[in-house]
Amino acid sequence: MTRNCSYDDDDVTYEKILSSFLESTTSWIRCDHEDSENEIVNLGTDDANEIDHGGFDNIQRVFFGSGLRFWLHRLLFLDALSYLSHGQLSISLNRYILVDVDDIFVGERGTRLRREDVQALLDTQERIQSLVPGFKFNLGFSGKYFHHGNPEENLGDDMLLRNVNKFNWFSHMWNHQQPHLYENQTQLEFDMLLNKNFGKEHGIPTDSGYSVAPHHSGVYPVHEALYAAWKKIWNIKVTSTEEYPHLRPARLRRGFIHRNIMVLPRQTCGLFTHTIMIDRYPGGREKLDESIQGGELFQTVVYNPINIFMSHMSNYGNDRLALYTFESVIKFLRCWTNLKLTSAPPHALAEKYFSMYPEETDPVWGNPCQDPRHKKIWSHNKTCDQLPKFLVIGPQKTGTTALYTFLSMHPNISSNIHSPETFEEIQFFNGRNYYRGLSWYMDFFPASKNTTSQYFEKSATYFDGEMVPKRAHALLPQAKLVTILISPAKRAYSWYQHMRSHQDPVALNYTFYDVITAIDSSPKPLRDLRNRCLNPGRYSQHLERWLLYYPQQQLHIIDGEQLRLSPIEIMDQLQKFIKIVPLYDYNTHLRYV
Ligand SMILES: Nc1ncnc2c1ncn2[C@@H]1O[C@H](COP(=O)(O)OS(=O)(=O)O)[C@@H](OP(=O)(O)O)[C@H]1O
Repeated sequence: MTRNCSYDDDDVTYEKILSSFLESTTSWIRCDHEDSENEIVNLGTDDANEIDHGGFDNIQRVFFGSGLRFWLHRLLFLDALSYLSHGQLSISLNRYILVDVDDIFVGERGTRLRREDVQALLDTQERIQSLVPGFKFNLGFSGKYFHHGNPEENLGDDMLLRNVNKFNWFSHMWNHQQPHLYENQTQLEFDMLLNKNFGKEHGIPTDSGYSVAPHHSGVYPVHEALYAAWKKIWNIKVTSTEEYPHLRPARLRRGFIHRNIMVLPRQTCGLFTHTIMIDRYPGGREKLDESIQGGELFQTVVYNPINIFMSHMSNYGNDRLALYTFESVIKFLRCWTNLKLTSAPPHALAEKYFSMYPEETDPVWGNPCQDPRHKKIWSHNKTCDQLPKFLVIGPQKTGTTALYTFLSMHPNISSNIHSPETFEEIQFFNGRNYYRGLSWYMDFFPASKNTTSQYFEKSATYFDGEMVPKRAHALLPQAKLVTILISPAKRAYSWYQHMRSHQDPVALNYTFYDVITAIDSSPKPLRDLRNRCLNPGRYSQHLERWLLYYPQQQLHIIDGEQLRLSPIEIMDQLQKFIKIVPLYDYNTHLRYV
């Protein structure tokens, strides 16, 4: 295929990729390239990519003869989707880029910025600004390490401060300490304050509302003390991490909001603290250029509307690989795509991100013990034994309290400690408690020395909670689930009686028949009661949702009538299901009366 946009062909049914979709303003591939007039770009074999106008069957097709491994083919594929769907399947061409330079003063002597490096930083920034409106390097500072270089490097520090207004700034930790190592919030606040005072004394703006934690520590898995101290000392509104939900695969990184702090996904540019010289870059310059020219870094920008890049100060000194990398990839993007590159401060990017992906607002708490990286940056006071091994999920009015009592009799089974609000039930995975975070949940399960003991949690509203299976599975994928079922009609009636005994005015004023036959035009309170009577009883619907996440071997269904009539037998079966040892002899403790 030629890249010359005036490509023409005599064949009316099949032709090489149509000029029209490359000429369109929404096209990904840029055709007005300076030297494109006579340029021929080979996109694979000669007839690798063709369009069929649908002359025979009225269905237009684009053929990709040699797959999508070549980067230009991928762009072409996006263009093809857009072209064939008449714009319905097209993604915006706007791309935001923010480059964080973490640890602007932190680095071993001999690897830090000298004045020439700072000048290069300023010069490159200026050139990038002409390609990416609004672009400024975003410098993260840990004040304790200011002037900790050799004399030349200390002059570099001074030059950064002389140019303080040319950059954006954000706070790192004062001493570059990982926040999850602070158990004491007061100490964390104290150290944050030191950094803030340093910033003020040196004319560094302290109002960006953005911060980044060293090594992602405390951001995810969440360290509550960090969020609280960030809010209090810095009024932080935005942060970013590579760790949510996991570092890899990078394309699945997402954002979430916790305690009103917006956590944005962060992209990796391929440069790390130790890759400061090109000969230490894995694979050398060839590999770096591969990443820039259509490879991983290029595609990161292509596929992410908002890009916050992670880079370190040492990448800007030495061989200045970061300057080379960012300027080159931006130029390459500008040369080969119609992407519109801009930059904006973190808060604006965060607002934009969550308006684009509102479904990411709610976090999904994963299990830190299932990711070795997360375990490393998790409070040392926490252990995964502080989580339940099985859940009694309800539904309500099926005998869950009786089952809870029987289980609690077992010497090696413990429930959570009671909640002041919801008593024996924590009700974490449904409702607002979930937003209180994992630490809040784990505090209900104090660390125990008895390793053979099993924690369980009973919350009868879990059964029919829309979000519960997904959330429970994210945190407790190995957990066993116990549900009790009785006739849905009996359950509905039991709930109605329950509400009457709690003096619910609707239940008192209407008969059970009135409630369950309420129609959509009935008063809302009546419909609400009807829903609470009937909806949890739609057993198959709720069980199907649980089984989307958990294998059926992890689910144990108890017949509620049997629990009433033969509790000993039921408890023996349950003990075997949860594999608890020793087996407790309920025969000597329970009797059906
Ligand atoms: N041992 C035993 N086995 C089976 N069922 C029993 C048992 N003990 C009590 N019950 C009946 O369970 C009903 C209360 O269920 P829950 O404890 O799940 O109710 S709640 O959701 O916690 O309010 C409640 O039903 P109703 O009598 O219809 O209200 C209890 O009678």
